[in-house]
Amino acid sequence: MRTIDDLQVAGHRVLVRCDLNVPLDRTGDTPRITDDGRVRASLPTITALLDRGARVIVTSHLGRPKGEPDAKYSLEPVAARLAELLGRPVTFAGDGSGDIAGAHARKVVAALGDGEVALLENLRFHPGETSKDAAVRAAFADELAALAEFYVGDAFGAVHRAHASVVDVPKHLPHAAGSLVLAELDVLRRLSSDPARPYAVVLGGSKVSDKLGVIRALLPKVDALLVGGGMCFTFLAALGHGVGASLLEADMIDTCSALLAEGGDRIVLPTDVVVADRFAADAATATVAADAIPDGWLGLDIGPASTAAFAARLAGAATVFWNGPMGVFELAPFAEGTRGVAEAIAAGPGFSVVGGGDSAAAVRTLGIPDAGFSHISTGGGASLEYLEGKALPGLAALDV
Ligand SMILES: Nc1ncnc2c1ncn2[C@@H]1O[C@H](COP(=O)(O)OP(=O)(O)OP(=O)(O)O)[C@@H](O)[C@H]1O
Ligand SMILES: O=C(O)[C@H](O)COP(=O)(O)O
Repeated sequence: MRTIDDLQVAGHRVLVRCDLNVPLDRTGDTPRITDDGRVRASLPTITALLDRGARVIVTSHLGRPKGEPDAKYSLEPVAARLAELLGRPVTFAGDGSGDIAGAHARKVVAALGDGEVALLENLRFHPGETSKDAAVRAAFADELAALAEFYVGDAFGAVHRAHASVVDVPKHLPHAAGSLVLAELDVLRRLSSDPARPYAVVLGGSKVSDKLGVIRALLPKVDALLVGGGMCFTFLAALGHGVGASLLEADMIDTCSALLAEGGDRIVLPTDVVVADRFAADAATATVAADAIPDGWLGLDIGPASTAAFAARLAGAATVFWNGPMGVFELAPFAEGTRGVAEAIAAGPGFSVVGGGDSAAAVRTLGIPDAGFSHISTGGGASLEYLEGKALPGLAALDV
């Protein structure tokens, strides 16, 4: 494995694959980044390369455009934020086309001096980035590789994607793993191998089916698995409770029953739920027992008794991993479960890791200081797949 210390980058062009996939608020005249955590987390590698006199070409995806330009997903606002945080100009290489690494980008890159930086437009404007056809991906990777003399992989949040910029470009250039990737891996290794006990995992978010793999993999290793968020209702249904109009993945009920049988009292479900008559901030709300959700009502947060019970389990944990909000934290009446759990983790003495784009955004938008957590991961799916024990193509490509 090579790190950026092993590359002689002074005076050379270095393509750095970052994950600058940040949440944007598009309600105003110009898009606003609501959580710049991923941009901040990318700074150490970019700064280190610039300080060594490299000519840095940063590249990333944003959202899921469909292989063609879509102004809504332009990285231009991210270029502006990156420049502010770096304290130096960032040339944005987008020209409104899907020709991400074509003539315009080549011109921008050729004009870079030592210690200067450019950001390419959203990689997913080009069909080659995510193509399942290896030849199509390879052709795009050739174009990207032609822009630079070195490649640094630092997009931890995208290492579970076998995309051109993640797995194909490093085949063509001398490459190294960036410091964010290495820092994230250190933390995940610590969670995977012999975590200090008691080890508590908190899972929430919207879909059980997305997190089944990680539940299965973690169940034998944890002392408590606390389940909240939209996914808890499929577990409550597996216990035979009615869940009203709450999120339910009916085809997962049997699987949840099997997990409950296997996990026994290590799986902790909410005992009360905040319900609403519709999905809106000004809906009528009530707190009800988890086995008494009225027909037609939606469970949108765990209730105060559940939050207190989860907090009590977390207070005694020596290791905590949290992925997925406990409720619809974006709407104030349903943010308290997430806030309570986040505060309990932050106040606890143990080694605590937050993984997942929405969970990290929740921590910051609820104003809970980052300092309360040992690590806030930039990877959602990537962290979960690592903890599931899956091989991550972006790590293999960097020989880590
Ligand atoms: N009870 C609920 N009903 C419906 N949606 C819910 C509920 N609880 C939480 N959510 C929603 O789940 C979403 C987050 O789920 P997700 O599984 O994507 O989380 P994550 O893993 O932290 O994020 P990411 O996948 O971006 O890394 C939030 O937008 C939140 O509003
Ligand atoms: O947000 C993420 O988890 C990463 O940026 C990967 O994005 P993707 O799920 O759209 O590939």
